[in-house]
Amino acid sequence: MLKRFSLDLEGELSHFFQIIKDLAESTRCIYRKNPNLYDIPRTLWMPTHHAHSRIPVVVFLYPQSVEVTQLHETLGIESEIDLTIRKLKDWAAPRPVEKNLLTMSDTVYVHPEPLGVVLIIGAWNYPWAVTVGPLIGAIAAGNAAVVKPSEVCVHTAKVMEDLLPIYIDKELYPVVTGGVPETQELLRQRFDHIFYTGNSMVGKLIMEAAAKNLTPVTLELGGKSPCYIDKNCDITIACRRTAWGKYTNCGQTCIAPDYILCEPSMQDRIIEEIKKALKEFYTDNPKTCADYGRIINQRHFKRIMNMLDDCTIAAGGENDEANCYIAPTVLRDVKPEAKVMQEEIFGPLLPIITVGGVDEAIEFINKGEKPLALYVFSSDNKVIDRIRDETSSGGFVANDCLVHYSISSLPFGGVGNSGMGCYHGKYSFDQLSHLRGCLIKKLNMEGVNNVRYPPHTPKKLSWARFILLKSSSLGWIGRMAMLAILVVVAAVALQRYLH
Ligand SMILES: NC(=O)c1ccc[n+]([C@@H]2O[C@H](COP(=O)([O-])OP(=O)(O)OC[C@H]3O[C@@H](n4cnc5c(N)ncnc54)[C@H](O)[C@@H]3O)[C@@H](O)[C@H]2O)c1
Ligand SMILES: CCCCCCC=O
Repeated sequence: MLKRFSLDLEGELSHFFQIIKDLAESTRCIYRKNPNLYDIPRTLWMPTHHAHSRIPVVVFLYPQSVEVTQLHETLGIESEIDLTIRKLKDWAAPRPVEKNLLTMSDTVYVHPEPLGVVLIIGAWNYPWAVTVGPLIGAIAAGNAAVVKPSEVCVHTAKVMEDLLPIYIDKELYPVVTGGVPETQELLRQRFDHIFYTGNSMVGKLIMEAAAKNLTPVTLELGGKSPCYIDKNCDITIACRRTAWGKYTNCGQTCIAPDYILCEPSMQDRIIEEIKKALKEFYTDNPKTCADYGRIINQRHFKRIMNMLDDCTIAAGGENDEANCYIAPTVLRDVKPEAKVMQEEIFGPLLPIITVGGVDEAIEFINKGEKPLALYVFSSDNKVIDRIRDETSSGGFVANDCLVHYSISSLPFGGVGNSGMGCYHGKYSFDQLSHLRGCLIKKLNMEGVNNVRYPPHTPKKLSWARFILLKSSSLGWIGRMAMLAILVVVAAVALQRYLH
C-alpha cells in the first residue's frame, strides 16, 4: 500500500515540471517550420540546465508555430503542476466536517488517501495535455500510475516512453506503449482506478473491462458540442470566437463547437463573419499558414471527408490527402439527417443548422446525447440562463469557446455519453484519491450513547429524533447547550444503571 508522504511527491512533481519546461524550451530553440506533418519526429538536444542534459531526444511538434504548441500543450500543464505544488499540502490535509449532536465531542474529518495504482490511457489530439494532465493528479494523490499514451501519435508516445523515466520514478510511473492489443492486455490487469481519455465507443469497452474488478473509472469522452448564436448578440465577436474554438488544432479538440444553431436570417451574416475571422487568423491560404494544423492521419482524413458527401459547402472545402490537409470549412443549411450530424466531427468542418429560435435550439440540443461542452452567444442573460437551465452538458460557456478548459478551479469532464468523473486542479487530486470518512471517538461519555443501545423505547427514539433531525437548526450555541443537557441526562442514566 502506498503511503502518500513516504514519497517526496513535491520532488517528483518538480522533476516533472522540469520535463515540461524542457520540452517547451526545446521546441523554442530548435523549431523549424514543417507545414506538412502533424506528429513530427525531431532529434533535439535537451537544454543544458537539467542534470541529464544533452540527451538526444525525439520531440513531437505540431506543424504549427512553437507558440501554438506551447499555448495548447505545455502551458496548461505547467500551470497545473505549479498549482498542485503550491496547494498539495492543503489538498492532502484532513478536512474537518460538520458534526451532529451525538458526535459533538468527537473528531470527524475526511482523510484523502491514495487509491493505489492508476491506469492512465491517453488520446492523441493533445497528447501531452490529456495524458500528463491526469498523471499530475495521480502523482499528487500519492498513487502509482501506468501511463499508456495513444499509439495514434506515435512519435509523442515514443518521447514519453523515453523521457518520463529520466525525470520521474520509472518503477512508480512506468510508460507502456503499443496499440489496441497492448491496451487490452493492460485492461486485463487489476488496477485501482482507470482514467481514460478518448471516444465514447471505446469508453464503453473500458468500463466493461473495469467492471470485472469493480475498478472505478474516469471517462473523459467527447460528443457533439452545440453552439447557439442568438440574434441578440455581437455577431462579429461571436463568429471570431467560434471560429477560433472550431479551427484550433484543425477541429481536433474534444470541446470544439461541433455545429452552429441559429435563426435562418442570421446564416449568411454568420458565414461572412466566419470567413473574415479565418482570413485574419490563417491568411487567404491556411495551407501555408504556420498556425493552421493538419489531420492526424489519413484514416481520420478520409473519415472527415466522407462527411461532406451530402452537404453544401459555404466556405473552404479544399483538401490534400497526401498532406492530411483540410481547409477550414463552413457548411450551410445542414439537415439533422446529414452524415456530418451523425457523429462527433473532430475535424475542421462547421455545419450551420437553422432553427426557429431559442425554444427550437433547446429542443434540438435535448434530442442528442449530453455533450461535453455547450456554447451560447447572446447579450440577453435570459437566453443564456434558459439554455443553461433547460439542457445538460459537461461544461457550459456563454459568449466564448474552449476557455473553461484553462480554469483549474472548474471541474473538467463530461456527463452521460460525454463521460463521467472530472479533473483539473483539486478535482484531479480528489478524483484519484479515496475520500475516507473518519470519526475518532474517545472512550469516555458512554452515557450519551444510551439512546442508540437496546432496550429501545419510545422515549429513546424521540431523543434520537431530536438529536438527529432537530438539533441542526439550533445553531452553535444551542447545540452546545443541548450537548450539556444531554451529558447531564446521560450521566444520571449511567449512575442509575451502575447502582
Ligand atoms: N474529454 C476529454 O478530455 C477528451 C480529450 C481528448 C479527446 N477526447 C475525445 O477522444 C476522441 C478522440 O480520441 P480517439 O478515441 O480517436 O483516441 P485514440 O484512438 O488515441 O484512443 C484513445 C486510447 O484508447 C485506446 N484504445 C483504442 N481502441 C481501443 C480498444 N478497442 N480497446 C482498448 N483500448 C483502445 C488507444 O490505445 C488510446 O490510448 C474524441 O471523441 C474526443 O472528443 C476527449
Ligand atoms: C485549447 C486546448 C483545449 C484542450 C482540450 C482537450 C481536449 O481535446
